[in-house]
Amino acid sequence: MKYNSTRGKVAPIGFIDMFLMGLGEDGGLIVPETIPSVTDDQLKAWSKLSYQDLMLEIFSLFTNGEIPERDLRQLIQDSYAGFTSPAVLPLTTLNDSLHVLELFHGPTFAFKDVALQFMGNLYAYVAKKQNKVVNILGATSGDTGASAISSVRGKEGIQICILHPNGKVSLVQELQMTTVHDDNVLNLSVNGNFDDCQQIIKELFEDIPFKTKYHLRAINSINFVRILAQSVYYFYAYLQLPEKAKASGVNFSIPTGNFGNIFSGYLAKKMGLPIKQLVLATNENNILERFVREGVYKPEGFRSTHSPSMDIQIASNFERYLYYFMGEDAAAVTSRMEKFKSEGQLTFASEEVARIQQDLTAYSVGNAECLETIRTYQDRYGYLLDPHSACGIAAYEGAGNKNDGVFVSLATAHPAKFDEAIRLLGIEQKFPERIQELFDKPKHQVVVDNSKTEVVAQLESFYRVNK
Ligand SMILES: Cc1ncc(COP(=O)(O)O)c(C=O)c1O
Ligand SMILES: N[C@@H](CCOP(=O)(O)O)C(=O)O
Repeated sequence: MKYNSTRGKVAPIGFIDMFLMGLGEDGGLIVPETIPSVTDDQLKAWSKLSYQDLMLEIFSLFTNGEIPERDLRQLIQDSYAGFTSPAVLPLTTLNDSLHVLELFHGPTFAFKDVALQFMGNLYAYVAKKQNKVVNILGATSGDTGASAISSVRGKEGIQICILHPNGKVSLVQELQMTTVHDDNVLNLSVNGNFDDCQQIIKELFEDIPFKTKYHLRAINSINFVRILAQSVYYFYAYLQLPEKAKASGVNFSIPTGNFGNIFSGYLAKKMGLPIKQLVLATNENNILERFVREGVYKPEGFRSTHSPSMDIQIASNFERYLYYFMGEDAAAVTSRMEKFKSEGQLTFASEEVARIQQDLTAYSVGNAECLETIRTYQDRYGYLLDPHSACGIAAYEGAGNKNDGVFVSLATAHPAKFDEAIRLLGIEQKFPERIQELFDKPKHQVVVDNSKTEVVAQLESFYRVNK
């Protein structure tokens, strides 16, 4: 298995090189040259596997044997040892046709831990094997940053810098990042929004001399390993369902912002997992919903919502979808992405919109509807959703075709991370101890303007270079 870029100008590379490259050096996103197919027999054989063993099977299809099986197994075991549920990601049944996959039992209480605990360990493994420093650069709307920091704090040979939008993450998210005082962690709080943070890091990853000098490494979902690790939970959820449910058809409702969460499901489906509908749930930052509904991909004004982690306009993984949508034609993707850069929007013809709607069903959730959904599910099932997971449920309610079978809605964060929204409903929640203790810790962050130059100045004094 080799990896290529959506823009076609990266010489085929192996798994470890793909992991280290992060963003394609031609500005595209890395994709596998071919997507391996999983047969019905394989699926049957996997049905009794633990989450860790299932991940080992799926990763083995992509790693070319570049990581010896014993090492890969150990990396996976270590990555989920800190999850508080024995099932790692428990599947909770709310009624016969609705199941919730809880992805938030990791150390930072959000679904990002599922991939990032592993990626942190993999970076440490590679740094040691190659005896090279790893300088991680990431942008976050709150969850990726906290999770990535937790996965590499204090680790030998690794420095991590995370950009987050100043004042636009929840209090708990901010504390999770800024109360970490290890020397290898730098939090930059940018006077801007998440798109500004993502734009700065994208430009730095595209600056090849800078990227090379500082060995920049990515933890965001531009890194294909993030996507691959997230595709495992679609298989896992499917395999946990009762046979009767599977026979009636399985659908997923997916809160998404950067298109990473849903693209992972799209990849699982392309590998052969029998998923019927992929329901794309957004908040009021609904560029992706408008893309599916109208065939127009155009950022509009940024809005602060109750689900701040999905306050995203430009979805970094959109280009991966475009690549498959356009029949893996890298030249056509390049020309569309160049058009997007110059004109600030993309418009799709009506026959294309029809095809997009075969792949995806989309629904955007307003602030009031988000809160109403939390209230309804609390009253109806005694189940407290966080606002992002509530977007998934609202999309299931509003757009899921129930005739297609059962639904799995992804619960992407613990409600304690977003207490600002939960309190608006007059609901008092008890925080998990690991969150409660954050309130007593001193905070440290560096505030910078929305300026690449300011960020670069910080990085130059923080990162290490190989001798
Ligand atoms: C809690 C939560 N839910 C859902 C999402 C959406 O994930 P993605 O942007 O990878 O599609 C994010 C981050 O964007 C998040 O932090
Ligand atoms: N919601 C994310 C935004 C960054 O997305 P990523 O999936 O590319 O890391 C966050 O919490 O930071």
